Amino acid sequence: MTDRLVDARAPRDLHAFIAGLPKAELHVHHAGSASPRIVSELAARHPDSKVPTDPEALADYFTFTDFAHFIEVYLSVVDLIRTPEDVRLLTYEVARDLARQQVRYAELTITPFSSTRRGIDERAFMDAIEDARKAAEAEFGTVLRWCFDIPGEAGLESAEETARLATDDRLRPEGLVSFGLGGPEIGVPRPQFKPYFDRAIDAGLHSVPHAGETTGPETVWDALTHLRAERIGHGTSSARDPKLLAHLAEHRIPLEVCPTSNIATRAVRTIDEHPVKEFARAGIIVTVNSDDPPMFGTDLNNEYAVAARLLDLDERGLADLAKNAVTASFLDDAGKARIKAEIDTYTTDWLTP
Ligand SMILES: O=C(O)c1cccc(C(=O)CC[C@H]2O[C@@H](n3cnc4c(=O)[nH]cnc43)[C@H](O)[C@@H]2O)c1
Ligand SMILES: [Zn+2]
Repeated sequence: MTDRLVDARAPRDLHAFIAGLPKAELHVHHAGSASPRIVSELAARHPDSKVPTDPEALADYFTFTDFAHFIEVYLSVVDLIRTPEDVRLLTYEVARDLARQQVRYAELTITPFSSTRRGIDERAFMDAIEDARKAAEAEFGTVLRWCFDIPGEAGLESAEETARLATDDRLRPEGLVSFGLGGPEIGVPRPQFKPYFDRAIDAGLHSVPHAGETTGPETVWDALTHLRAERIGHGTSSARDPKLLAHLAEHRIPLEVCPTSNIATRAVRTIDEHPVKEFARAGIIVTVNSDDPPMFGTDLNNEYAVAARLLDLDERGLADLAKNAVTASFLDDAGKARIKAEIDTYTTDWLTP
């Protein structure tokens, strides 16, 4: 995958600044982070898979006609994850890719239902992600936390299973901090998931559903009202509703913006039409994220470069953007202060002649 889907066109120095900037990633999917290297390794273990392993064929395979096509391809990658050892390998290697980009903290969205329904033992699944989390923190210094999401299109059975896995004290992994809702939005109304979010919130988890990615601002309102969302995944269509923009700003509900993803799934027509500028202008806490980076031919560094161009940011603006993600994260106060101090030191050193 050599060509970028979205040309960031940031000056060379800004790319170098971004590459070294300590960052937090709040919206990135587990299976959607499988790089060509990881896909090849998993495909070698399971040669019956239809997912190509050659990087050029994979780039073609990861070209989507619309959101439904994206989910179809996404699930073919999910089909490659068949054993607890596959889960561990994927998680550990994803952490390595994040660490290479100076990501100090990441909340990784995992869909446990997709694994348990494919026959992976639930206990072994939890052990695999936790084992990888601890190894990644010790070896790469990157702190991982989990968001368990309901794959909405799979129905209430998947909601029940996800809520059970997230709230059962005997299963619930130590790294779990939040509860989400992913997959297609069209024909999958948010309010039906209220009881499952209520259970997760009662168990101490934060609410972070996707909303307004492929449907209108009413879905974002539903996520706020019925699912008590503390952050919104994407929230792209919020730009069409000035009252919603004001509400998100006033209540400090951050948006997890994923610019290249929105182009790749055709949720937004062109990058210059992306509403991130409107979000920033409205005073919303904007965070920039990579969603399913290898599938969209991007990574977090490239998303920062795209944001720099769209929002006309210099080094200090980029540092503020990185601090937004830390502020919006579910890290404890000491952890937030540590990463923010690191961002400040890095930026000052960079700008000092
Ligand atoms: O796993 C299954 O068997 C299954 C059955 C029916 C439906 C589904 C899904 O809809 C899974 C969707 C899956 O997509 C993930 N994802 C990744 N990127 C995005 C995104 O940008 N927007 C929404 N969802 C996304 C999500 O985490 C779900 O797990 C699965
Ligand atoms: Zn997503």
